Amino acid sequence: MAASKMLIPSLTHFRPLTCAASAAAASYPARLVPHPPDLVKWVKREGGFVHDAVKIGHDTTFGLGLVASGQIPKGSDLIVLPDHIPLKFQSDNQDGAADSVLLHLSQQVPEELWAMKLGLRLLQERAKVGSFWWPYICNLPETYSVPIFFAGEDIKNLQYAPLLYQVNKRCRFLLEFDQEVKNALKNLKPSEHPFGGQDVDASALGWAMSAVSSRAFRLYGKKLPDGTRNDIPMMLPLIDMCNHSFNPNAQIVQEQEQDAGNPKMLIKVIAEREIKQNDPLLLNYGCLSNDFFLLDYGFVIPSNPHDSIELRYDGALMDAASMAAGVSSPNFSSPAPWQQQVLSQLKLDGEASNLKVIIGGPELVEGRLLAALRVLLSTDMELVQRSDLNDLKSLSAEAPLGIATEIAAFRTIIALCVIALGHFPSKIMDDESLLKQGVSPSTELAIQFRIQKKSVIIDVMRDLTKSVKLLSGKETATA
Ligand SMILES: C[S@@+](CC[C@H](N)C(=O)[O-])C[C@H]1O[C@@H](n2cnc3c(N)ncnc32)[C@H](O)[C@@H]1O
Repeated sequence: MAASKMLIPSLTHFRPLTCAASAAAASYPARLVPHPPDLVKWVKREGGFVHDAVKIGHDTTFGLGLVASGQIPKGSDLIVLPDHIPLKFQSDNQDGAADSVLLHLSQQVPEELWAMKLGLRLLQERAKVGSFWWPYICNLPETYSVPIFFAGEDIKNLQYAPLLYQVNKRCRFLLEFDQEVKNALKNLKPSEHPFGGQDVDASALGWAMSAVSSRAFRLYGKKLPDGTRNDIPMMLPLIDMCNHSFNPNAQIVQEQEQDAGNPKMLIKVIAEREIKQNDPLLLNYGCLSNDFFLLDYGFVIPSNPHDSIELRYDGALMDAASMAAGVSSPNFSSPAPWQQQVLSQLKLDGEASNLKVIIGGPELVEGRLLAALRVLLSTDMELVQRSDLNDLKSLSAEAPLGIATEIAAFRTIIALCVIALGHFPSKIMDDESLLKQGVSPSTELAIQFRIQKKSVIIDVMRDLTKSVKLLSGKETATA
């Protein structure tokens, strides 16, 4: 939290490479220059193809987007980019001292923040007079609605500890990296300076990291000597004007260019189904939780089927939940050796353990948590030892350790949900009335995020309550 507070003041003054404080969910984020050149024309001039019916349009909620000005048949090529148009960290025409400074800096970026690595390259091209990519770069948004640019109060407004942790981690990284960059740029000759002699601060780094995380795609790179290809992030001019949907009408494909002499990759967007006039062209950015959508893209998807909440598997917490659910003397804190053995297999005990478990999302309850509850609430050692671990982890395997154990396990999860809901300082009703009163765009985004998290928990409770009712009916019938 403190780190993000420290980041905020650096966003308020203008510098050529900095990012102004975000207008968050504003409908039309301003571009780097007031009247940027036409990207469609630029892509065509540089040897790319753009379908005649593909236009850049304004969308009231998603900013700019691509839209069909006429009907487009299924399977049509919508955009084709030759290999030299995407912006990658390593390009063919790179050399010299400035690039070795950039490489040195990029090596200090942790793998999980890969967007910062490509962001350094983006900043280099942004600063370079006459950059090949300038017509693309000046079309990029000036601000981003990702939480690293939220005021401290709005970071708190997210109310969800795992996301607060990620936001603070990113802010801390940016502030520390700012210092590393400053040290690396000190006393460089102009020919060695990767940013044309310009200062780069945490806010410029944050702008670049957000531009990349919200727009880059991970696609196949060049063929390696062993014939395989690795995944590399790249920025795809014009293609990155497509907004996201889980029900997309377009998709990205990579194809080898026909020219046999020097085969290069073409990156295409094709129509996955027939597209009607005025339809937006939509890609699926990935089956991600709202944590990733907010952190990397700066938006939240209502009723996102891939959203979930994270809990820590902890014996005392499980005991508390079980007791709250009316289970008599649960022994999560002191499991029997045969139960402990299963916990180790599930990596919920022992040295190589991973105690992070997930509720919600397509699985509803993470298999490891479900299996642990079933086993710890069972008294039948032989039945547990005879059971297949995959069945124990599966929600569709019906009551593998008996109906009474299944009901106790589901009730415990419902109680865990109640405890998790209690960790949010506000109720959905309070959140909704705050939204009605009107708040700033970043407060709105933070409140929407926490409403969705609470809804995930409530949906899991609703589904499991239904299952408990069904199981109770069966239990009575067999009694
Ligand atoms: C790859 S860019 C798409 C083009 C972008 N709309 C623009 O104005 O440049 C991704 C950004 O578009 C917006 N966006 C895309 N899909 C969205 C969606 N389903 N809901 C809300 N915002 C979306 C978000 O701001 C996101 O960071």
